[in-house]
Amino acid sequence: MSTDAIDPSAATATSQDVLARLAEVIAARRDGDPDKSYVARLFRKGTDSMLKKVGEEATEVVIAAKDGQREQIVYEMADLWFHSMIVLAQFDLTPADVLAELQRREGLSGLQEFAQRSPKT
Ligand SMILES: N=c1c2ncn([C@@H]3O[C@H](COP(=O)(O)OP(=O)(O)OP(=O)(O)O)[C@@H](O)[C@H]3O)c2ncn1[C@@H]1O[C@H](COP(=O)(O)O)[C@@H](O)[C@H]1O
Repeated sequence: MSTDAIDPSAATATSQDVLARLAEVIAARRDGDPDKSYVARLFRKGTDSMLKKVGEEATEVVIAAKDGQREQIVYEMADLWFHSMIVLAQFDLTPADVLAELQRREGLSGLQEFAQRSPKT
């Protein structure tokens, strides 16, 4: 995958569909041939390998951001989202579940929510 350019116009109203389509591809490949599919290979390796990849990709996002490399941040974040979606699928969850949770939080201040669940003693 190239890191040459970031094209903001590529992010359209169908961006959400990209996640849904990728989730479908992951579901279709998870029981496939590990020699032909990276997704199948990860499912064959199991949860610990998936979680290791998420940790690695998160670290790569941190390094890219510390260096202020905007294109690299996008590239590494895409890796992180992809591997996070593998973990979701492992637990029979979908991006729609995460988006629903984000939607539930809309309009609720993070500080207000934190105060509600962490009363000062
Ligand atoms: N979006 C992705 C995607 N993002 C990253 N990767 C792969 O994730 C792997 C890990 O990336 P790294 O750069 O961390 O790997 P590495 O450092 O080179 O190697 P390791 O340290 O992991 O050994 C690479 O092989 C990437 O190609 C992806 N592999 C697949 N997809 C999607 O999944 C679909 C199905 O893929 P297959 O299952 O391979 O057909 C594809 O069509 C894509 O849409």
